[in-house]
Amino acid sequence: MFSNELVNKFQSLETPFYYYNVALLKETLEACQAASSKYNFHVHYALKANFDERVLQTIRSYNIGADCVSGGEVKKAIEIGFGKEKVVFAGVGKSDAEINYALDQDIFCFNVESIQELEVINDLAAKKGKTARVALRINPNVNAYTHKYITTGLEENKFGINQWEFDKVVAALRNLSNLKCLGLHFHIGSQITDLNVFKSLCIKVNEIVKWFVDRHVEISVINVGGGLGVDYYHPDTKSVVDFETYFKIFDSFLERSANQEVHFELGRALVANCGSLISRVLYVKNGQVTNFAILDAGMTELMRPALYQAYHKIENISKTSGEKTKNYDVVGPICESTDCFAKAVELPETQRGDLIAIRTAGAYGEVMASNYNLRDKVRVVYGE
Ligand SMILES: Cc1ncc(COP(=O)(O)O)c(C=O)c1O
Ligand SMILES: N[C@@H](CCCC[NH3+])C(=O)O
Repeated sequence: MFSNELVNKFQSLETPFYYYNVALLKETLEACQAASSKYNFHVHYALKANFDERVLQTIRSYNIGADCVSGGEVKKAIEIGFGKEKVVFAGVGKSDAEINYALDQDIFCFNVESIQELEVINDLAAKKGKTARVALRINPNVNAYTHKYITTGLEENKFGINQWEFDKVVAALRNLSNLKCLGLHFHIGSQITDLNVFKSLCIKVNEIVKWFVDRHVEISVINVGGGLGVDYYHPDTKSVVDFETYFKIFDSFLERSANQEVHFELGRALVANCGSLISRVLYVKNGQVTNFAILDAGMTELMRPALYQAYHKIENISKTSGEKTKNYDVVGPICESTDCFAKAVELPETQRGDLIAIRTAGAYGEVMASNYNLRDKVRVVYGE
């Protein structure tokens, strides 16, 4: 929901731009912190969801850790001021240079995705005379019931160490003297809206933790990843995610002893709702089959609809509700037929110059933008 005052302000700005509502981001962070601290859970923010400077600074000020997936993200997290002792580094393809950098920074933990990676980190740590703290990223083969492109915890996915390799991992750890194993890491997918999935994850994690503990592998950290979904359909009424219910599930179903910490890596749930992509209608084409509203933003600014057929609520914020409506395919200017935000969207009759808001775009929006078609870098505007 945008006030008239805000729409008037937008009217004078060059489009397209991402609008980040910093007050809503803070409200979300406060809700997350209030719910997680009840159970003594440790939360890391997954930088991949949004690494805008102001967004990161706001998140950092809540004393949250950082979950990174590249050397660049580790560097950014540290520069912004996330404590090194709260930085975790995951990813199936860490390069030697990235590992060396993270070793030099003494980050909290590498989430390691294969036996070969354990060996490489051990060798690189040995060359520096260091001990690397690691958690084993396990592929638990738990279905996240989300879009198949953003499912990560099934055997067919490239992520993590599979169950049939566990014996070999235990043997490897015994020989790799420059590693200290802190525990286990899991992340089964993103935009998970069926919370029963997390219950199933807990049950599987309990079994796996027990398996390792029985074999005398110390498990002091259980990192259950991220994946908590948001409601893309109700950006105004459900603007803050229900963290309370989410964390309660882990408190109820995850078995942990007094010496075990539980860690989370939330991305989308923290930042999706605070962002909207604001765009202008360049042209309206009324056709016999379809009407098109052609925007000055496209898949280069927000790729999710083209990539995953993702739904984002679209509003014509220049018009008031109650006006006569029409259906439009809302498309961008990019030279691709998949450059379509949504088909047959009911909007008030739309004209050149109208402002269009594409909601819930704070996660995996700006960060996935590209300059395909030699597009300009998308601008950013903040609201308090
Ligand atoms: C290892 C890991 N942790 C955390 C996240 C954050 O996920 P989400 O934004 O769904 O919370 C991701 C992304 O899917 C990930 O790959
Ligand atoms: N980029 C995805 C999520 C992938 C999360 C990272 N593994 C999205 O837009 O929904």
